[in-house]
Amino acid sequence: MGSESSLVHVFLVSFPAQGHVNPLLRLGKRLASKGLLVTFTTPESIGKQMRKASNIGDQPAPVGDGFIRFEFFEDGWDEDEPRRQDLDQYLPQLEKVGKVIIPEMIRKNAEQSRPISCLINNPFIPWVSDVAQSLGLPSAMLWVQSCACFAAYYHYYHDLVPFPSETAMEIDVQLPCMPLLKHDEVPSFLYPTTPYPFLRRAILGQYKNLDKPFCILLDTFQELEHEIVEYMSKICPIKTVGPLFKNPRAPNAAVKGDFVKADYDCIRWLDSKPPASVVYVSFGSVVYLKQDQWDEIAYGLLNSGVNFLWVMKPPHKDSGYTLLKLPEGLLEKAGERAKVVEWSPQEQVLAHPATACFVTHCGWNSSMEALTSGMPVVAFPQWGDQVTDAKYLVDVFKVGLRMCRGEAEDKLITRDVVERCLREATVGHKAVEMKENALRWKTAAEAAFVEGGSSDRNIHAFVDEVRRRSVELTASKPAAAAEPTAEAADANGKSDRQDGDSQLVVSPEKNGLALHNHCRKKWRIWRLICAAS
Ligand SMILES: O=c1ccn([C@@H]2O[C@H](COP(=O)(O)OP(=O)(O)O)[C@@H](O)[C@H]2O)c(=O)[nH]1
Ligand SMILES: O=C(/C=C/c1ccccc1)O[C@@H]1O[C@H](CO)[C@@H](O)[C@H](O)[C@H]1O
Repeated sequence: MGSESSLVHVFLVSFPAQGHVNPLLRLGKRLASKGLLVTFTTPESIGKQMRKASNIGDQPAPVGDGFIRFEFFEDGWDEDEPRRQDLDQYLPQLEKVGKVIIPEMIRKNAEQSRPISCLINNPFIPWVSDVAQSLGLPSAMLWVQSCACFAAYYHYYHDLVPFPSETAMEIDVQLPCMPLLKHDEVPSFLYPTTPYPFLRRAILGQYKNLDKPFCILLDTFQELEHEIVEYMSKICPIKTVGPLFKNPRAPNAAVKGDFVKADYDCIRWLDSKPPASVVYVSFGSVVYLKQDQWDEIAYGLLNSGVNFLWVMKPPHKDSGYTLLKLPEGLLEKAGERAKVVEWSPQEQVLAHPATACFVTHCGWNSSMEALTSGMPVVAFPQWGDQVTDAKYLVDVFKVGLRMCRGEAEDKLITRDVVERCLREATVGHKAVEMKENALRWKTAAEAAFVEGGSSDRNIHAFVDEVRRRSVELTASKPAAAAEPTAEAADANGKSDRQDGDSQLVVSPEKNGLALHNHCRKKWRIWRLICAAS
């Protein structure tokens, strides 16, 4: 392991949502384990919660051959600002502030002998690649959903195939190398009637900048989505690097990004249960059901006779949702059969032998975690990618059964249906078949992430490319940085890419690049001195 400041340094910028932070932080740990210095950043509003819930310290944490460290930034709004819940207001604010503050953070790191060689962002904050370009730095993007969803949004954005529209609401959608998607299996933000147009705007925002990152990393694996991965890799520079939540070389479980402290009591409770006897129920960090649906699920769980572990997180104070309650007396009736927590250590729950199946909203992180843990699912998708993930989990990966088709259907799933689904998922031939398939995916996922597997090779190639570009950055002359070419100047402050491959940059942000080079030279001298002594 090198000393922290002698390592190639990558800077990860995350949108502040749990489903975004988790995969980017996991990528960070994976890159660190391969010998990079990783700095992870997101707004302080979330940083504060992460520090409290996840023991994040001030010192760089060693992970494998490298280190990960955290720097949070102020997004310019008060801590309790309710507008953070409104993406149409929050995303422009984040962009306005981020475009100033991220370059400052990068400059500071260079001054402190930690020059940055690459920026990586996740969706909703595509401007990070503009920042990278303006500083003459390479950038990459981590897509945090499936490759199928990446392809669906891509085809929608470029208007390549017909999607449901106001005049043809219920058309099926045929995308290349994908199964036919019924109108309600397409990512629901693309429905003309979506109540979340701001999430459609947020997600499609990434596509206008898709030519900027030199690489698009996907938290999936080649063998899981091979046809669509192959197809999309001819169009975009994608690399599958999932499942990111497994880090075979350096798990460093101490570095976590939970916003809420996980309740480990539920692991002790699981320890007390027989193998494959517990249904785990969680709808992730954003989805919030209505009270009448909650009641039906509660009675379905009670009547099915299964043990159940249920995550009931309180809603965000500014979300407009009211606290969901369990029907009076239900927990007393369930007794030792039930455990309710506000937030679980989901990775451990899914890996626990007592857990039989997972009732999930089918967010992509939960879907990947279930597949990789060999855990069958009962799909209860609501919106966005979840409806497409449910289609894949049930019909393509064959690890689950469907309890609902999504929020757009506006249908109450009754306690009888819940009970029937839970029985089917836990006993009988369907349950056995789903478990066998899930275990096959677990094996395939392991083969992808172990040393030499498809995802490991892709991470390795990515790290090599970051290192190569870092050397190029160092080799480019500070003099060039001080004198932008006419072409670069004409590009109005944009960097001047010489060709698709090399990125000898003439940046208008001369101080940033000059500092980068100055510091890297200092290191090389310092490393020579260390080697000699
Ligand atoms: O009680 C819980 C519920 C969720 N998660 C984690 O939160 C993330 C949720 O991401 P996902 O994409 O599944 O859903 P989202 O919350 O983004 O809708 C996953 O990594 C889960 O493991 C967790 O640790 N404990
Ligand atoms: O993380 C989100 C949405 C966050 C949000 C929405 C509105 C206002 C502030 C924040 O969505 C989840 O993202 C996951 C990764 O893209 C996805 O797989 C889940 O299905 C979404 O629920």
